[in-house]
Amino acid sequence: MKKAIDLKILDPRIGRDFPLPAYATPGSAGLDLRACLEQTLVLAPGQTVLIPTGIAIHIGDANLCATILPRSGLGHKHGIVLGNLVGLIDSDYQGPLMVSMWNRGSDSFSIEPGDRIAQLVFMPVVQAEFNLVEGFDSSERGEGGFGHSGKQ
Ligand SMILES: O=c1ccn([C@H]2C[C@H](O)[C@@H](COP(=O)(O)OP(=O)(O)OP(=O)(O)O)O2)c(=O)[nH]1
Ligand SMILES: [Mg+2]
Repeated sequence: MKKAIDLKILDPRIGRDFPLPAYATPGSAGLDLRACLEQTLVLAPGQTVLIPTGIAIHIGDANLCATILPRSGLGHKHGIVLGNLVGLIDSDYQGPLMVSMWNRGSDSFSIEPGDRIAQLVFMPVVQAEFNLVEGFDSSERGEGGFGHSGKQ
């Protein structure tokens, strides 16, 4: 499914020096976000820094959100993940898209201006209207959870 989303360029390097976020292949789910830094940033082990992406989006549809997810290569090979683990972009948010980068590894990691640091994935949202009840219809699982079914 395709959907037009309003996007504002906040940093003039986006679309000039660094490409606009784009799907790398026809089947891509994520659009890579770039670090709009003024200079190289060295992320020390354990450090978390909020990095601007140079863009703002306004989704404007309550049945849609965007998530910011780590790039698997950065996370697996370098321990560079997100300080909030996953970023959630509300449909009414109009501010700058920011990425919280956390170095959970044991080596320093350098991020250059324009580096692709995380990915943006749009997702459908269902807003719940709660129906207050005294009890639930029975289900196979019932209240079992948190590993109650074992490992095998
Ligand atoms: O990685 C992220 C996560 C969030 N946001 C923006 C968009 C989102 O709509 C807004 C608020 O995020 P969230 O609700 O997760 O944070 P909060 O701590 O609950 O802040 P608020 O009180 O503003 O809702 O911040 C980002 O730019 N990057
Ligand atoms: Mg919130």
